[in-house]
Amino acid sequence: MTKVLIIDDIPSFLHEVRGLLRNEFSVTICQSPIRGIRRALDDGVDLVVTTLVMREINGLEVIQRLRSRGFQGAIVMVTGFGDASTAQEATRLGATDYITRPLVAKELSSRLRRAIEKTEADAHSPLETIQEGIRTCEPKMVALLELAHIAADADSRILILGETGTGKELLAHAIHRYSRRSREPFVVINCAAIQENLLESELFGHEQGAFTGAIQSRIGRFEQAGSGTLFLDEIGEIPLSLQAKLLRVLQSGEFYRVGGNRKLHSQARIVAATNQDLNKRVDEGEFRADLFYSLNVVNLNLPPLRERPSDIPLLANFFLERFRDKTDKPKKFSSDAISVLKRYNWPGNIRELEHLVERSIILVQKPIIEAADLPSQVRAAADLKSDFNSEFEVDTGLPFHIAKDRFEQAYFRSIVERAGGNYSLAARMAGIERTAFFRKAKKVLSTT
Ligand SMILES: Nc1ncnc2c1ncn2[C@@H]1O[C@H](COP(=O)(O)OP(=O)(O)OP(=O)(O)O)[C@@H](O)[C@H]1O
Repeated sequence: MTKVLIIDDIPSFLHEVRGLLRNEFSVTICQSPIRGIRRALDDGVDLVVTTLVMREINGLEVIQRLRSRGFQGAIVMVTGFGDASTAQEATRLGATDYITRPLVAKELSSRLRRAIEKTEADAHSPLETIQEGIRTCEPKMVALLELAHIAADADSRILILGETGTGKELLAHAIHRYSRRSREPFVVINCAAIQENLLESELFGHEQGAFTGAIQSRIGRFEQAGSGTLFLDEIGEIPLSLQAKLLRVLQSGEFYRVGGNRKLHSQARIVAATNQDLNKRVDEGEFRADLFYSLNVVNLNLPPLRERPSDIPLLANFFLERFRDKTDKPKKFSSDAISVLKRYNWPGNIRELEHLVERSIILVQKPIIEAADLPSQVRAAADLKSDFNSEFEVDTGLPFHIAKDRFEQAYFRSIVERAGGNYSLAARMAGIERTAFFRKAKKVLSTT
């Protein structure tokens, strides 16, 4: 039965509507819009009916929050105070329909049924843009998403490149959703997270008794994916011994379960991702060139967050909105805080920003998150960047090797100072592995 959730803070209205609908739908009611939003997202609700005027937050905000958190069902707004501009605003924010009171049982249920049908039809019609769910306002990202959209539709193999946390998996999932295979499974395997000797069986499955511990036969990710999409994350980590087997599936679709002799066929589309320089791995003999070419039909290179400065406030506010419910407090970043965030260099990219926002929501007990509330290493690295930019002059009158030495000395001196002499913190701020940082700092600073 279709699940309908009604949100309003007036109990008599909730009971009235429930009475009108209960024969046709499975109806739940909620007096708090904030709790209602959570319930709609968690309980697989098909349709939300919300009123406009409520004390906690109004109906327009309910619609906006539901849509920004990915609610896919229908939303119908009911009001007695409606005018054309409210209806327009509700639709712009993602409402499926808008009904004014008084409510008549027959009309109400037929409008709700139509809203559900419309939502289902929209879900199955070709989607307009792959960008939905991937927030960006950077022109180079928009161009990349346009290319991803074309490639998704063309069913070609795709290799996604990008540093950790830049959104490779999110993009792979979007490609699947916007492809003709969207109704089939989307299966992920992280090649770096699985021990080398287990990876083959994870990918291709195994037969009973194939190795010690193989008590029963099991299908692998290729079989799980069927005609859907198989996302091979961290493909650069796949051992050479398995690369030939993977290449064979890519070329002929054929594979065997470990310990099996029945030839199986894969129809899955492959999307792979890595944060490594695969060209370099090929040159070093660590990655097969033929496998690389086979995966790299379309290449999507996600830029790091520090190269997408205008996405920083956009994403910070997006995550604020997403996490805000946890405490229900209105919060925003001050402009100074945003300017610190924009100067920081984000080695962990969008994932790091997401965690910073979540932490700020929990720890900052005020409506506005100020620069001083941000983690010290973020503030320190951001300060360093502004000081350093103004303090370091490029002198093209010097030979390159001398200019480079001077730059390194100034950089290491400045960053160690900024970290209060704490080399581990300085290494983190510089985005250099600790031991490598110690070694380099010792060498550079001993020559000053
Ligand atoms: N453009 C974006 N808009 C909104 N959220 C994003 C965006 N890009 C990434 N994220 C979020 O950032 C987090 C990290 O993204 P994701 O896991 O896709 O990165 P990744 O590149 O696959 O990371 P890794 O290399 O570590 O596997 C996720 O929570 C994701 O939803």
